[in-house]
Amino acid sequence: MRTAYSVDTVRAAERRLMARLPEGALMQRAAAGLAAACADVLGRVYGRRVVLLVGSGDNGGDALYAGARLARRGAGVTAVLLAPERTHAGGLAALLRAGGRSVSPADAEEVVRRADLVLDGIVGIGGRGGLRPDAAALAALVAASRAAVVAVDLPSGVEADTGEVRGAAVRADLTVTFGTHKPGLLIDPAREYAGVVRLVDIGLELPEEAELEALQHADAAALLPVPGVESDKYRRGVVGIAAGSARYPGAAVLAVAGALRGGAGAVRYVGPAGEAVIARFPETLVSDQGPKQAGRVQAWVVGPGAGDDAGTVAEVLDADVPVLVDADGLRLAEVGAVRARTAPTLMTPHAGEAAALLGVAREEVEAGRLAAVRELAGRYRATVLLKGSTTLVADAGGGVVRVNATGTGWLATAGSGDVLSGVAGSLLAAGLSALDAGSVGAYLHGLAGRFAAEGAPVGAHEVAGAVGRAWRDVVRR
Ligand SMILES: NC(=O)C1=CN([C@@H]2O[C@H](COP(=O)(O)OP(=O)(O)OC[C@H]3O[C@@H](n4cnc5c(N)ncnc54)[C@H](OP(=O)(O)O)[C@@H]3O)[C@@H](O)[C@H]2O)[C@@H](O)CC1
Ligand SMILES: [K+]
Repeated sequence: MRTAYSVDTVRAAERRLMARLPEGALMQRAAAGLAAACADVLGRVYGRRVVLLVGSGDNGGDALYAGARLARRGAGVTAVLLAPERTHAGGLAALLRAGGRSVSPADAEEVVRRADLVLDGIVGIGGRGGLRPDAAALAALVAASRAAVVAVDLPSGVEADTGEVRGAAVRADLTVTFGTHKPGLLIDPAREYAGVVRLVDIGLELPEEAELEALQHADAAALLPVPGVESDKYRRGVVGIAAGSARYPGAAVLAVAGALRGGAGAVRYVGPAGEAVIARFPETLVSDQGPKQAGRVQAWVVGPGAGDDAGTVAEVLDADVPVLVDADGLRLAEVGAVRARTAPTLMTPHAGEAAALLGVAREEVEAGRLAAVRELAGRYRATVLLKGSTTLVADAGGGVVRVNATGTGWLATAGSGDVLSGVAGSLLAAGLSALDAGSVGAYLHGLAGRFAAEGAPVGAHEVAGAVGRAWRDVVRR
């Protein structure tokens, strides 16, 4: 599991560790890891031009000590000091001793233009709000330069705890972060500013539960349902799909396509698209009754392509089994009916749908994804999966939020969400919790998208077809 901890948690762990270590030891660990990462980026250190952008806090101190190490290996190192009188004194002295030099921001343009590598030590976890004008001016110089950009701990200007970017920020090729990932490094839009993220272990002891976690292959593999020798299709779980309409039969077909690959033993379909479903997937149990009469299921998926069929949504929400609500179902589901449920509910909006439910602009959800997913989960007392390039899954009661980054931009294609609802609904029927079903579903779906697309546009039915390959990839590694 990849985990991320908030600034408060990091600071507390830092205090505990510093009390046991000699003064400055932690910063030396950070600087050593940082300098090694910079050397890897440069390939050859000797004779290369390195520019340090140095703010007035310890983030600047890290940059200065790393710069000193690079200078000792023969790099020409220049520090641009944003606040000369408040610069980390020990770091600056070390740099000067190693043969580096310092300049004022007035000279930044010239040195940044000629740099092979720029180290962004303007601000780290001590940053508040968007970058101030003098720092923003440096970020603009960095954006215009051809140098490789390495961010110290975080790209300056991004919010460590939320991934929000409320103004100018540095865009890095590599971020070298210390002790733990910070939530912002895993959530868009900040994640995009971070580039590749490299974690340097500085010995922080962190609590068991993180603020954010991202499944890796082994975690997903451990959660995927595996049929035992005693399994039959009913024990593996039956997932009911109440989706599609005369106008949108395709949504039903795609949700069923996902559900068939999600691990349930059988897929039951109810709705007006039965003929289209059975023509494509003859293994589906098609019913022409409503959800209540359709026969037992262990979980329902409701909403994809549902149009205005509020009655079916209400009927499904009334069922005493886990329910996944997607697409039109999100609009049609009564808040009170969702809150009143005792079995788990998993809602799967994209940013536009989440915005409509919250009564805010789509841009606001995209800029503050973590706040939006938590707010919705609390409001509906449900588990919420907010789709996007970094999909987030949050339970209602707070606790750890899962983030998924297996997706690809090619998944932003019509019907892709219907496939995800089928996969995740199937996992719910197989007995996974809403948090696990949502996050494992997103993991498989994202991977399937990558496999199906292979760098080119892809249709949602091809994504569904690649879920098996994603599953095999997850369990085999
Ligand atoms: N924790 C750990 O375990 C370890 C931490 N380490 C390192 O310490 C870093 C944290 O250092 P930190 O606490 O000194 O804060 P930091 O990020 O340098 O920022 C504070 C400065 O930024 C300024 N500033 C604020 N907002 C701003 C804005 N919007 N735009 C512009 N400026 C802004 C603010 O100015 P002020 O408000 O004081 O005027 C203040 O001077 C951490 O990220 C990591 O690199 C490692 O060495 C080892 C282990
Ligand atoms: K930084």
